[in-house]
Amino acid sequence: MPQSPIRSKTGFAIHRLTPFKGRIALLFLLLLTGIALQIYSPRYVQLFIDQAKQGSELSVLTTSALLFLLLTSIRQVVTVAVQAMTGELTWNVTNRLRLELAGLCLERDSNFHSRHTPGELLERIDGDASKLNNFLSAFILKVIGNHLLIVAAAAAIWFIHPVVGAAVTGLSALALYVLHRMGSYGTSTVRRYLAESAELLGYMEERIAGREDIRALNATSHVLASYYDRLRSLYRTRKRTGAVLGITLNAGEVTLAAVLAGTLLALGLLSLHGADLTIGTIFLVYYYVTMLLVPLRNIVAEMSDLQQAGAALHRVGELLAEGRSAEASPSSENCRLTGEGSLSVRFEQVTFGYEVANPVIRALSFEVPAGRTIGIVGRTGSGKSTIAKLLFRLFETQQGTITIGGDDIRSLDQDSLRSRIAYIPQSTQLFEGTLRDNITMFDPSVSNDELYETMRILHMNVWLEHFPQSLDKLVSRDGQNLSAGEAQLIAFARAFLKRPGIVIMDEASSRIDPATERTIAEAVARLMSGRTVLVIAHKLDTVASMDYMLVMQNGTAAEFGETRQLAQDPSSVYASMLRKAREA
Ligand SMILES: Nc1ncnc2c1ncn2[C@@H]1O[C@H](COP(=O)(O)OP(=O)(O)OP(=O)(O)O)[C@@H](O)[C@H]1O
Repeated sequence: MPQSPIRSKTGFAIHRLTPFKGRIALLFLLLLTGIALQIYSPRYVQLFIDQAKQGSELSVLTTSALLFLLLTSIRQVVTVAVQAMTGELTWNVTNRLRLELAGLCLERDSNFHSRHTPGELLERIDGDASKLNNFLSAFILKVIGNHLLIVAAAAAIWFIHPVVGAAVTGLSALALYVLHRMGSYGTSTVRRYLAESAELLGYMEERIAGREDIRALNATSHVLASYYDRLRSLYRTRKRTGAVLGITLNAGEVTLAAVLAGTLLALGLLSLHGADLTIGTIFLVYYYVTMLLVPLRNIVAEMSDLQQAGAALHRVGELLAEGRSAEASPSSENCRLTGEGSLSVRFEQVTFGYEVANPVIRALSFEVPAGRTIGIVGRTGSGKSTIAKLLFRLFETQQGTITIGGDDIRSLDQDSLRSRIAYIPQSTQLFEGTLRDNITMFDPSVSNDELYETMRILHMNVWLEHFPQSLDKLVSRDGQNLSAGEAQLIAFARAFLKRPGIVIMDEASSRIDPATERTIAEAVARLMSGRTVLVIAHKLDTVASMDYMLVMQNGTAAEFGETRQLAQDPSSVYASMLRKAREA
């Protein structure tokens, strides 16, 4: 059975608000003070009316009126304070949630990211968190505040006249029940709408990122046509959502009208039967009934926000749960890799597929002792880069074991594993920031001296002289103002700074021109020196000097052995590849 958007989210709100106990206690004190003032102040109006009817002196009447004004003014101040405190509290809570979601998105493996586009994740981190911000403010100010006010107003009426109180309480309870039930039906429709709109964002984000290829392939019109289809579908969902919201609000309004009519009827009947009610008392009951209608109407008005927040909360919950299930893999053992030396690498009967049913690595075994080098060659799509991704634990193996330094990588703390491996991919991702930020990956603890020394070793100081701002040169988003080769140089510098135990170079020099490649050859040699190195390459001469050679074929090791021995054995696959390369 669907749950009310208010009731089902109470647990979430309480969990998120717990760290702010002190501020919440103060907020509640203020909230209760405001409600007490709101309930108590009209008694002076009742007093005023009854005193006036009895012909009391002007000074008595003035005192009642002034006391009413004083209490009302204090209540206004309290209301402003409650609103300000609620705003600050909800921003604190939702910013924490944003951080949690952003951290989760940055940490999750590529499987997670193949299920969610960056656009969709952005919508979830920011869009859904903003809706939750609205929800939490609404929860405190409107839901808790209004429910408390309803209870207080109903209790005040009970106190004045139990029969009217009973009628008002019964009708209010009915109104609240109807509102909560209607809200629960709206949430699932809104959830569908939010999911579709996040998908649409993801679709366009991907197309804008690939705009150059789309233009080059003359595919702009297809992309726009598909975008239009998706917009139409979103519009249809929006219309359905609108209809559900409309029905919800109308049901709310009808229930409110019933509350008012029922109360007035009860008062009329009581007057007819000669109940002992003064004009002041009738005014007071009428005042409380109208006061009770305000929070009920507020709840109706907030229903749309609550439905959106309910849907957003459901989606955030799904994302957090997805993150938690990934964390629950054997990695949580948290054994740290220590020391600075090089580390051995061993694959033992490893099988892996991006889709489980379709393995791209099959029963692969090879071993590289610490401080030695291996070349990994093979045709396009044979699984070379996947080996690097598995070693780095961007994906989990389905069978077999990968050990580094003798430890199963699944038993290692991910941070320490990744801090000991430097991976230089085929293309380097750059970020908006300075050259320094891009080399240090925004780590302010790296000193200028260390950076300049790295640049000198890599012979990047000559390249750096082209920029008057030196390391403060601004890199634009995605590194658009740098060439692919320059981006690759930055990747080498990043690897140097890491002082890794294992270096993986995946076609690392493929984007550097031969002259630059020669210039940094010595630096690359220094990076490799004393470290375990895996070099993935298409060109055989790139890996000819490696100690070991792994020839990949359709996800399996067609051959693995010492490079020199394989080169000298005319029957080996590697020797035949060398012959073909020479003939070509
Ligand atoms: N993220 C991914 N999701 C699904 N399939 C993938 C993914 N990455 C690679 N593949 C598939 O896995 C297989 C091996 O890919 P891999 O990138 O390891 O090959 P490779 O030998 O490095 O190729 P290349 O020499 O072209 O870089 C290919 O069939 C590829 O289509």
